[in-house]
Parts: sequence; structure tokens; C-alpha cells
Amino acid sequence: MIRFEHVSKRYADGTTAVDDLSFEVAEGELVTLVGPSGCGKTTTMKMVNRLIEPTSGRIFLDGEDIASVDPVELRRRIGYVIQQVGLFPHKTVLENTATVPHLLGWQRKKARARAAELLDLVGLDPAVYGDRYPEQLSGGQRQRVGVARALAADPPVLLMDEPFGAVDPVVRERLQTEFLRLQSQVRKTVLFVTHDIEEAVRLGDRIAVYGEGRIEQFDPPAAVLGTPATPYVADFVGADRGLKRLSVTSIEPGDLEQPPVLHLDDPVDRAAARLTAEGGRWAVVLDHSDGLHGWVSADALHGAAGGTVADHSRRMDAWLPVGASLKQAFSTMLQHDAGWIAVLDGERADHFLGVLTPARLHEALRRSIDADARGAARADVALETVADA
Ligand SMILES: Nc1ncnc2c1ncn2[C@@H]1O[C@H](COP(=O)(O)OP(=O)(O)OP(=O)(O)O)[C@@H](O)[C@H]1O
Repeated sequence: MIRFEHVSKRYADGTTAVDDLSFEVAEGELVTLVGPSGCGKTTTMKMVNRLIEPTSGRIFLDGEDIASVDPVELRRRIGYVIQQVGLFPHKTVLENTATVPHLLGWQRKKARARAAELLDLVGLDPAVYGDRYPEQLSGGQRQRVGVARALAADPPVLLMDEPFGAVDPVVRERLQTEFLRLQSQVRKTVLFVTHDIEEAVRLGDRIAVYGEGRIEQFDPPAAVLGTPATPYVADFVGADRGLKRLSVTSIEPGDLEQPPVLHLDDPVDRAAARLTAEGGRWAVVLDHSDGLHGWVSADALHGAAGGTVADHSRRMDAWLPVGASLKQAFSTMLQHDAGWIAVLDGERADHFLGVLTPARLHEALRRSIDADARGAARADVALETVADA
């Protein structure tokens, strides 16, 4: 979709911002460009919509050399989101969002309807925010309007230059999550500039790690973290890259433990006998439709005079859908002060699959690192344990 062929940019003062860059971004792919300040990320991005012209080399959009496309026509195909959102202060949120459709000559009603749809998509209720002015919004809300505006004309390509750079870390993480959800729906081809490796890892299908004007590594996040191509990349992703990996490694069904499972309406005596037979000190308790209710300890059941499991079980809210990241799992464990979390089917959030313990979490992380290093599937990796040593 976007292809750079031996592209260089030398500014008039002799600064080489980009040096012989060649890479390709596939249709619907989100590529993050990450690197320290001044390494050429913004220059790369601005050459795609011809805000900057390369000194040499060629850039193709959908197979067409952009040098031969009228810049104004080119920019209509490319949404552009920057950190200083650049909303028109005297226009309402709805009018701001409808700017490009207006320029494209859409009828007012159609443009406003499209703008309202987009605002909804980025999580801003058009009925509440549509008639406000930019100064009446928080920084995070302004960024969302910026994203909505860039998407309004439905361009196949989005260029995003530090779009979430100006908000605090909590809002930033929320915007990232929402943007990922949005991208899974709209599937744009996205070039996303950031200097934050965590953001690059979280959002990118692939990451281009920049050194001075050059790409040092162009790989999926797990590979950048697991097998940095050069000492420079290793240094840039940091010594705690194992920790960062938590956010790109997802919980798989094979990572889960299967404790005994009881149901709310099981009689206590039968439940206690089953726990004894299975040697468990506790069991997960499911409700009538096999959804998670909580847990019950063997001690509580053995000490009980009768009734059902419902009378002795405790509710448990620490759960995640399968496919959630190990980082979310770890954070959920800490938040609930829990020694395990329940993992439910991602599609049917009411279907219990198993539990993830800290030991299993650690194992999943080690397995995924090994799997990447060997190019194998995670489930096929056998780990050496203390017991084997
Ligand atoms: N108009 C210009 N004239 C001369 N040099 C420039 C110009 N614009 C950028 N540069 C230089 O080109 C290099 C790359 O700049 P660029 O803005 O692409 O970096 P960046 O990676 O986006 O940095 P940051 O993260 O700080 O935005 C820098 O050394 C910068 O000083």
C-alpha cells in the first residue's frame, strides 16, 4: 500500500534526515515508527503526503508514484493526525469533524451525518459534544476529534504523528485502547510516529525502529523485544524488555490451570467429597449457565452442616477474556490482590476456560520468548524447570 524505495532527504543546511530508506506497509497494516528525537520519523511521514519532498528515491501509494499525483488530490486520500490537533477554535466539534467532507463538496446534511457517525465511533456522543467548541473539551477529547476528523472522508491511509503525545499517561493508555478497537473496525493503512517504545509495541502490527535517519529493525513487536537486531535496538527497547513483552503476549488456553469446578446448586456433601477425591484445596464455582460466580475453599465445605455450594462460596471479580495480554493479567492480579484470575471465552464472556496463576503467567512469558527465538509455536515449547535441573 505504501512503499518507500531508496528514499533520502537532505535539508538545505546539509542535514541528512532520512538516508536511503526502503520499506513497505501492507494494506490495513499499522506500522509504528519509533526512535529518539531527531532521527527522521516526522520527515518520513511528511514525505508521504508531500509536505516534504524527498531529495532522492521514490514513494508509492497503492502502486502509484506519489511524485506524479497532485498534492491536494493526494492529501484527500490520506488522513493526517498531529499532536497539536489543530482544530478550528471558532467551529464546533461537529463542524470541525465535517471539514474535509465539506471541502470534498458533500452536501451539508450528509457531511454532518458522517461527522456524527465518526464522533460516535471515537467515543464522543455527538448529542453531547457535537455543538461544543474545542476549548470546551479536555485534551483527550480534542485528540479524539482529531482522529474523527482525519477519518471523516474515509481515506485508506492515516498518518499519525505523536497523536496522543500531549495527554497524561492514563488518558493516553485509554486513547490507545480505543484507537486499537477503532482500527480493528476500520482497518486503515496507518503510519504512526511515536518516541515511546511502549506505545509502539502496543499499537504496531510491525515496528520500524529508527537510528540516525535509518531503520535499524522492522519487525513485529514480539520480535523487536525478543530478538533485537542490533545492540542499538536492544539499548533502545531497554533492559526491561522482558517486562514490556508482557503487553504483547496474550493469554492462550494452553496457559491455563484447570482447578476443580463446582456449581452453585451442588449439594455441599457431594461437593466436599469431590474436592477430597480431586485433592483440591479450593474450587472455581460456576453459576447455572456455566458463567463465573467465584470460588469456594475445601475447608468451608468440610466445615459446613449442609446446604449448597452457593451458601459457602465467595464472589470473584478478577477475570479476563482469553487473548488479553499478560500485562493485563498481572495488573488484574495486583488490583484484586488475587493469587489467580479466571479466564473466560473472549467471544462469550460468560464461559469459563480455566485460571491463570502467577507461576503459569511466568511460564507463558518464558515460553513465548523461547518460541520466538526458535520460530516455533508457544504450545510446542518445553521448558526446563527447577525440578529438571
Ligand atoms: N526544515 C528543516 N531544515 C533542516 N533540518 C531539519 C528540518 N526539519 C527537520 N530537520 C532535521 O532533520 C532531522 C530529522 O527531523 P525529524 O523531525 O524528521 O525527526 P523526528 O524523528 O520526527 O524527531 P522528533 O521525535 O523530535 O519529532 C533532525 O536532525 C532535524 O533537526
